[in-house]
Amino acid sequence: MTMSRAQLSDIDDSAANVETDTKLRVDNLNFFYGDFHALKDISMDIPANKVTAFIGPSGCGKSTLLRCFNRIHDLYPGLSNTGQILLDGQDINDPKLDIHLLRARIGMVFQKPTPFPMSVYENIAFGVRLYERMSSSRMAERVEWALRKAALWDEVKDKLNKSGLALSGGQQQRLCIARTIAVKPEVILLDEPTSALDPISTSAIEELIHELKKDYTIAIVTHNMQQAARVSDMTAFMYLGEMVEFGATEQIFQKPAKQQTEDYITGRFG
Ligand SMILES: Nc1ncnc2c1ncn2[C@@H]1O[C@H](COP(=O)(O)OP(=O)(O)OP(=O)(O)O)[C@@H](O)[C@H]1O
Repeated sequence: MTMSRAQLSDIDDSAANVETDTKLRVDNLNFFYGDFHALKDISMDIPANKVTAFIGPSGCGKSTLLRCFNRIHDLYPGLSNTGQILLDGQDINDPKLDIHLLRARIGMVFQKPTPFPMSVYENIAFGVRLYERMSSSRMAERVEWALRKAALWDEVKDKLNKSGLALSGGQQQRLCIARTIAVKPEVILLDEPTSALDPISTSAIEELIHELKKDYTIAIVTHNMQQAARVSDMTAFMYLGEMVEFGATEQIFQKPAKQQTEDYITGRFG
């Protein structure tokens, strides 16, 4: 059977789309804490403007992988890796790459809300000033923009000069998300962002994740299966440092290809 030119060009286009849609490519990544082999030959393509969830039992390497994405491990001695992580095709471990710019492009929010001990306003302006110079009126606009994006503005607009530490846990976590968004990253890494929060704050953050993926690529580590199923487009199941299965969330939850994935999702282990 021969294909028409239109059919051929469709194939070319879809192949091109797959390529351009990859925001982060992980290529045979191995990671070592001293001589402990924590990540084993991980390869995956994380698509742009989608939410990718990382699930798996405690200690399987989810946080280690997330931290590789913005080179947090650089801060500690004795750690090493082989393989590559490409951001838009560029090796993030390239010595020519400015680590501060990398961290502006790939922001991270941790499990425990970590506002700086300063005002709500300064929590956001502080990070922006590290990367950009702007007038105070433009900064005020940026702060408002980030707080609105993080669905926090209405709750804090009258307390901008109050300490960030005086907010509730859920508000603090949204402040940390606002702080991350304010520097306009391309990728947001969320390491169990709702594990310390009540159900109402959790659902506010889940809605926010849904909203944010229009503009950002999001990777989230979660222990909560329902959360992974609710918020993510893609799911990666890890076990003992290996990527057991990675695919569309619906497929992973409804028709996992590997027995280990099924056992974990149905609660038979982990
Ligand atoms: N700083 C470290 N030094 C040595 N080993 C470490 C260090 N941090 C993590 N590990 C080990 O690496 C492995 C992966 O840890 P990691 O925190 O990435 O797992 P995880 O899947 O995120 O776990 P959890 O769900 O409990 O947060 C574990 O065996 C852990 O003990």
